[in-house]
Amino acid sequence: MSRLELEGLSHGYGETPVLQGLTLAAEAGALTALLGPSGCGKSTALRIAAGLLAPASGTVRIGGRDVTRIPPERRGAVMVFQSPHLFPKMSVAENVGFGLRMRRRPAAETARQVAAMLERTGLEGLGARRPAELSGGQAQRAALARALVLEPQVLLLDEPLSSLDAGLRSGMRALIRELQRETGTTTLVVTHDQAEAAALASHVALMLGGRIAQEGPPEEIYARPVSAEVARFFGAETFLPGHGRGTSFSSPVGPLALSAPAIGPGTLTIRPEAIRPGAGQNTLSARLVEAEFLGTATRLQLDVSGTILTALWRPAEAAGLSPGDIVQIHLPAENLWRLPSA
Ligand SMILES: Nc1ncnc2c1ncn2[C@@H]1O[C@H](COP(=O)(O)OP(=O)(O)OP(=O)(O)O)[C@@H](O)[C@H]1O
Repeated sequence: MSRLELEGLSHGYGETPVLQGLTLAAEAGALTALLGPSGCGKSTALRIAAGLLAPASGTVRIGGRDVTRIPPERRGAVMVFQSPHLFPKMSVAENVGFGLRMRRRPAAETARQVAAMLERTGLEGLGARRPAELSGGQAQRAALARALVLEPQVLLLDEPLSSLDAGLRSGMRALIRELQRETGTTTLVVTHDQAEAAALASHVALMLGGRIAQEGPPEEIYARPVSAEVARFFGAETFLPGHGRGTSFSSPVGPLALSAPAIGPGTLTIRPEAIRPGAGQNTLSARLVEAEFLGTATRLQLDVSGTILTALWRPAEAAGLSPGDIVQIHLPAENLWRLPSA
């Protein structure tokens, strides 16, 4: 098991800087998610880790060894791309065994390893097929099998679920988690989807503006974002600027009780699902501007003294409400988070 470290990586295409001092570690034997908006440079970082791209500056280390200038095939990192990139003229089994050919092992041993990996990825019986005869989900599993059969020190997955439809995604997600746990391979998975990152990994690194804006367990980033940008990326829409006076905070919606003292100017944020219907701590009277039924939840825009708060309620909680209605809501103090850098 080897730790992957990216340290101070900078890279750009032409005049446009993409990575600007990116520092990130994927712990040995763990699954880490690198999360960020589309186009922020996640694939660029992964390609540098794999050795497919040389950084303008910075260092890549695997198991403590500086591999920045080591070619891809000798660094112990294997990358799985967004689309499977299988060789069309080879069978699935030949594709999966392709990387093992360099190792000059007895053919019988290679065949046994390939068969075991096909079975492990749910592709038993499909080894003789051509890639064109596989479904999208099966092809993606074959790409994963081809990488894992090499027993890499580090597995790099670039948006492994993005080419699959919603129904196949949860199965592939479970397979990635299971295989990672079983093999203990240090894994860095790239995604632009915060829910997917949270479902896959216990450690998430959020990349904004070419560097890591915050990292930690997803629950912690949700509840305690370090900036408004991080909070927004994780779905927060309500920001209340104001002034702290101990456990009371003066805000545009009136004085709010806090669970921890705050002194001086700042901004509070609250997650949409934390704004609750009815009376409780920090009860406010709001006018419903809009209710949008999303299937499993209803998203409400609520006007309190000219400030719009966004709430997410269970559809039953919002049933019968119409725009213009006056509703009572409350903001539990424990869910009001004061941004450290507003
Ligand atoms: N070979 C290239 N030449 C020029 N620009 C590039 C090249 N590869 C990527 N870019 C640009 O660099 C930026 C970062 O791209 P990258 O693919 O690393 O981002 P990403 O976060 O992985 O995006 P996505 O989630 O959409 O795949 C984008 O603006 C992209 O258009």
